[in-house]
Amino acid sequence: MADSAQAQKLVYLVTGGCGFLGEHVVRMLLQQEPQLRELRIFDLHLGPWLEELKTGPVQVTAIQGDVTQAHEVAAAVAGAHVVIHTAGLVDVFGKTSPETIHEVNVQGTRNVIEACVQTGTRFLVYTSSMEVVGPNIKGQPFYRGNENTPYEAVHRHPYPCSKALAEQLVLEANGRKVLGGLPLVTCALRPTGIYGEGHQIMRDFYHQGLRLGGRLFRAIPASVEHGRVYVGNVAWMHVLVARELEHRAALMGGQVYFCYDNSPYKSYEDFNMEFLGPCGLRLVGTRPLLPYWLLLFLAALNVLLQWLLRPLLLYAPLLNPYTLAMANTTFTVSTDKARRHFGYEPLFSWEESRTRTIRWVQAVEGSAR
Ligand SMILES: NC(=O)c1ccc[n+]([C@@H]2O[C@H](COP(=O)([O-])OP(=O)(O)OC[C@H]3O[C@@H](n4cnc5c(N)ncnc54)[C@H](O)[C@@H]3O)[C@@H](O)[C@H]2O)c1
Ligand SMILES: CC(C)[C@@H](O)CC[C@@H](C)[C@H]1CC[C@H]2[C@@H]3[C@H](O)C=C4C[C@@H](O)CC[C@]4(C)[C@H]3CC[C@]12C
Repeated sequence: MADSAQAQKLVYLVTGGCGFLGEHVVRMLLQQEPQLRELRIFDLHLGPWLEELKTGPVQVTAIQGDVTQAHEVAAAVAGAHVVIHTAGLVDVFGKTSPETIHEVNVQGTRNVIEACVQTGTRFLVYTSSMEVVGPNIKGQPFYRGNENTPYEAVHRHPYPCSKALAEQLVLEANGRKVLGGLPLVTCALRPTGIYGEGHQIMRDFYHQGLRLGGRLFRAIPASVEHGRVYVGNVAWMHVLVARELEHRAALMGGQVYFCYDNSPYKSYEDFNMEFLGPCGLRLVGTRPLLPYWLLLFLAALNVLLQWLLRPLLLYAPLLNPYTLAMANTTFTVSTDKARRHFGYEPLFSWEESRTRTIRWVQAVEGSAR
């Protein structure tokens, strides 16, 4: 067994390391990666919590930067053994323009790839998304699908389009020669809907329920199942892939892996109630309270209001035509590819994931009961 100095030799870079998923990846690396000598955290917005990480044995380097700026990315990548690229604009609510989403998610990813090639970094793990596959514009269900399930992955919305393009760039870059002449090894992970400590949308639903007197009103049939995955298990899969990519380059290079765990398949709203119920909220209705045509009308009205109000303020409600279509289309995965290729098993059980998420909602929202 190598002594500690030899063991701690690797430099990792996490882009988007201050985001919902990124923070969990950062903390998981510090807990689970013994070979880490330096951990670089690259983000447009650095969190104050980073300071507490600088007291440990691993050198933690916070880098405030923009993935759309190639020179900033190259400077952060230079000398890294592994890049975990999670930075992105996760916007399905119309908060940013399609151009900006493309600039960050596609050009930003292109900049990360080129930085690896130019500086000699050989291992790149990309955080893709289930949405690269679907739901598609036809609203076709994807039921317990895997990485090889035939499905017409056709999108119009800028976010899934950007994720699909970025994933394609990453996979096509596998095998490119980097500085020094060795091949780049890339891999893309496709999490389903991530939940857990720090999930802003869960927080939004909780606040919406508080405003409505402790109630949320069912809008989607309980039969429409959505795959969800605990953020700690997504972080764990990233750590595992980053560790195994070098030793299993021939098998894993250029591959995609769905990222999910033992979280139950439920409708998006029923699943959220696993956490919001213990925090005092109630989901009203055993079936949707409004007819679908009325939900469509309200969603379209939200788009019109967003456009009219844009000169004055950002109006970005949860309900819009895209989110309604997503929520109303079954999308669940079932695959053992990650286990077969690099031994992935969820680190957190469903019970642990649920308990941790409930505690977070209770603690953050002061709703402990
Ligand atoms: N949240 C989910 O359910 C989910 C599911 C599947 C995949 N993903 C993917 O996981 C990744 C992280 O998502 P998240 O939910 O943690 O989002 P998030 O918004 O919480 O985190 C994204 C991070 O990227 C940073 N960032 C944004 N633009 C940047 C730029 N130009 N330069 C540098 N940093 C920038 C943000 O500051 C933020 O810290 C994204 O690529 C997303 O597509 C998310
Ligand atoms: C207002 C109701 C109709 C309510 O039920 C809408 C829920 C809606 C906000 C969410 C339903 C499905 C979610 C998406 C899904 O979990 C997967 C995603 C992929 C990931 O890469 C980013 C987040 C998201 C797009 C996620 C966003 C919220 C939903 C659309």
